[in-house]
Amino acid sequence: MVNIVHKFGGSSLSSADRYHAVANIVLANTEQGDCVVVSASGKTTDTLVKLWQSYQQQDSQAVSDILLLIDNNQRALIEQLLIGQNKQQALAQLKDELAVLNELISQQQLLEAPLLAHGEVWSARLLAAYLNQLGVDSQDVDARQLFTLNGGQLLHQKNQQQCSDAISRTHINVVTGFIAADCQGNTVTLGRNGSDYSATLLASYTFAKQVSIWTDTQGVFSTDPRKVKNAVKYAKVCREQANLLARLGNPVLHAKTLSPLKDSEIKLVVRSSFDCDATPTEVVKEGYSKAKRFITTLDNIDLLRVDKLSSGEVGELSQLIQHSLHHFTKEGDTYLLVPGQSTHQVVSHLAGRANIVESNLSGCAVVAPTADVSALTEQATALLKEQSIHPRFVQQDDNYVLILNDQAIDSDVLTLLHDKLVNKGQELAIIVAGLGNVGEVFLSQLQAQFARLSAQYKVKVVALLRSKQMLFSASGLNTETWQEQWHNEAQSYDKAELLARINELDYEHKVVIDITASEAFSQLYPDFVELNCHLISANKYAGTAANGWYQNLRTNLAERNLLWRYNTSVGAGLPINFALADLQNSGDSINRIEGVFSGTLSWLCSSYDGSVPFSDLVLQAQQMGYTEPDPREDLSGRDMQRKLLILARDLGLDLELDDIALTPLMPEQLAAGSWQDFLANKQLLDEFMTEKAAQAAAEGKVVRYTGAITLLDGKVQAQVGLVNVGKDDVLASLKPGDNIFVINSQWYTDNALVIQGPGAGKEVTAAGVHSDLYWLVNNLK
Ligand SMILES: NC(=O)C1=CN([C@@H]2O[C@H](COP(=O)(O)OP(=O)(O)OC[C@H]3O[C@@H](n4cnc5c(N)ncnc54)[C@H](O)[C@@H]3O)[C@@H](O)[C@H]2O)C=CC1
Ligand SMILES: N[C@@H](CC=O)C(=O)O
Repeated sequence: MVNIVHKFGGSSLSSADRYHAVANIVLANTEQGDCVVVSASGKTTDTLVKLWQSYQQQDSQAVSDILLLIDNNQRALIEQLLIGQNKQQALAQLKDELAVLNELISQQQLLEAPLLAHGEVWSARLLAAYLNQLGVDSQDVDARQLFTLNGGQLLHQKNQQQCSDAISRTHINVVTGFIAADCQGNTVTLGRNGSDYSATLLASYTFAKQVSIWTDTQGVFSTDPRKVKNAVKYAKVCREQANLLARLGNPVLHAKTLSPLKDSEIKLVVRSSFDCDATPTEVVKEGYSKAKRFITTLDNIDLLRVDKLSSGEVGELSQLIQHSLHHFTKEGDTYLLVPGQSTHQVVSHLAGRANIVESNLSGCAVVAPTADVSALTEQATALLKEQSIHPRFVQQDDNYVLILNDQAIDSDVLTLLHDKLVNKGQELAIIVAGLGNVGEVFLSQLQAQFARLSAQYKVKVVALLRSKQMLFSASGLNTETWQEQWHNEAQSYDKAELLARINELDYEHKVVIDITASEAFSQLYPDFVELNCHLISANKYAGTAANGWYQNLRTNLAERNLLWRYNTSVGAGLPINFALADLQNSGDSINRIEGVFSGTLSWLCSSYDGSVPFSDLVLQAQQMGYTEPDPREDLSGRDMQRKLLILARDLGLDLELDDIALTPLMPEQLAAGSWQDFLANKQLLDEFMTEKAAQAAAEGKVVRYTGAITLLDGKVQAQVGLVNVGKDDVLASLKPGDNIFVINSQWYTDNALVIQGPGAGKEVTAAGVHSDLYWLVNNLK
């Protein structure tokens, strides 16, 4: 059994460099016994078609010019790719074949199909030879030995046997696309896009697990990405929709290509040979992917009304004109959509049964889930009318609406339609990790946010995670009753299972919202990015990880157009990240940020007057949900150090955590050991604070915990620690729990820009996470 059948089109093999790229893909993605189906390289088939036309017109000058061009192109490829004996042998073989062609031309015995077959034969032979030269055991296989047709019908049993005989289990089989043989052994072709069809046929005859169509687009998009910048690439499309799209103008897959896969388990993926890392589109069986929204455009279309048209006849006509055809019934009449250039052929084939109802129409089709079609029909016709495009013919069916008119849909109108009809229907899956102080409030606030978020996308919470258990529902959880569901259905999970479940999610966008305080969870971010998840973090660990790891994460996010928001990791709900980004985007340069960046330390220092032991206040702060799970993360200054590093990196500085000097607000002995150990020795903390407060009081001052980063003459200085401030200092009268950010910049020199307000607390922090989510939803592409 073959594992995978790969198929490379002409553009993937258009130059020696492209052959190198294809060979690398083969090396990385194939096993012995796999098949690689190839088209003719670059424009070779077009050139061979021109040769055939010139031959028929008896234009001998054109014939010899074209032969020379073919000779030059093929030679150049051989010379750039092969060496030594291999090269000599390939050049000699090419010379012989061109001599035979010349001979056939001069004897007026040239035939079209065997002439066109040369393109694929040359590609297969060259790629196999090149792979052998690279040390990969490969053989080229002429598909005329594999596929036999009788009167245009494939002989399935015979073909299955021929494939089993000719496909080697110990080599990579490089197979010619597009061509087959009739029962007499004459060459026949499989028509336009025949190589894709060859690949799916071969997969069905060899019981392959997968067909990979490597092409010059990255997969199946919601609309033509060359015309609409924010066209969405879908990770999964079901076969029924792919088939409908093929008939309604989407050129990525043709109905014929999909036909051999009907009723099989074979997986079909469409991926880019120019960008192998891009996530492919998987075309899956019904029920394995939800229906999506698409818009296709059609040009130069004739609408025919046909008497008694059977589906079998539509297949024959498609074969005749080498184009996927769409037909439908409206008010008892059967209609056929035909490309203008083929109307004559179709009308004469139907011998008096076809009338042209409308000719030279353009338009669009919106393919969508059944439940959406009526509303989309109304919206689409209204939008087109606003653009002065008046529909001449509208056909609404269960899963699409076709709107035909006189004017072509240009890319501006298509972009408008796409924004209003496709983008609005997209879904965002939310994975919430961390259901502690902030996480629970986030979920309770979410209910009120749904309407606002849904103005852009359909938003669903699909997973809730605690450190050991998760609740996962791909179709969405009820966020009002999640506690009860958690109680009954939450299950233990591991990393592999979590990633596998996220990978299976069939949503246009996914976001992981990290409201844990877990370093281990933050280390999964690269895996989430790999699975095309956006990120929102209240957790500070990723933002303060080693700089190399952090920069890598940022690069990977950018490469995939993924967003990362972490507004609450500094200043809870205060808009500090927005302010810094805004200043920098407006051309300002920031040279100092100082202040108090810890809600816990602000509350502790401002509340402490000696009447209550300091350690009791720490426990109160913990109770109020201000502290980190282990409050020593706050007392050590580490939490504030992390916040300063996040700010520094937002200013574009490549700092590490330890580049920020730190003095803790607790004695060193308390740092080690468990939280219980800390509690057992808490009087050490009380003594420490009593002493610090007494020293400050002796100077007429109070104790505060502050941080600052200064950029001066290209040098950076950053520290967090204890300071004694005068009683009339703004920091002395800071409200307990408030943070303050004092920003000095080129524009805010004498009078600093000050942002002040609660820097911790579950409500404000959860609201800050919502602010990030709302921003994200409005900035998704
Ligand atoms: N509490 C506050 O005022 C603020 C908190 N933050 C940050 O928000 C995050 C959450 O804070 P809190 O809710 O106060 O903490 P918390 O300790 O109350 O809740 C953390 C939750 O994360 C879960 N968790 C831990 N490890 C996990 C893992 N590996 N996978 C999934 N879940 C895991 C825990 O089970 C717990 O439900 C922290 O990173 C904190 O620094 C940020 C700004 C303010
Ligand atoms: N423990 C932190 C919570 C917010 O990041 C703080 O007190 O500031």
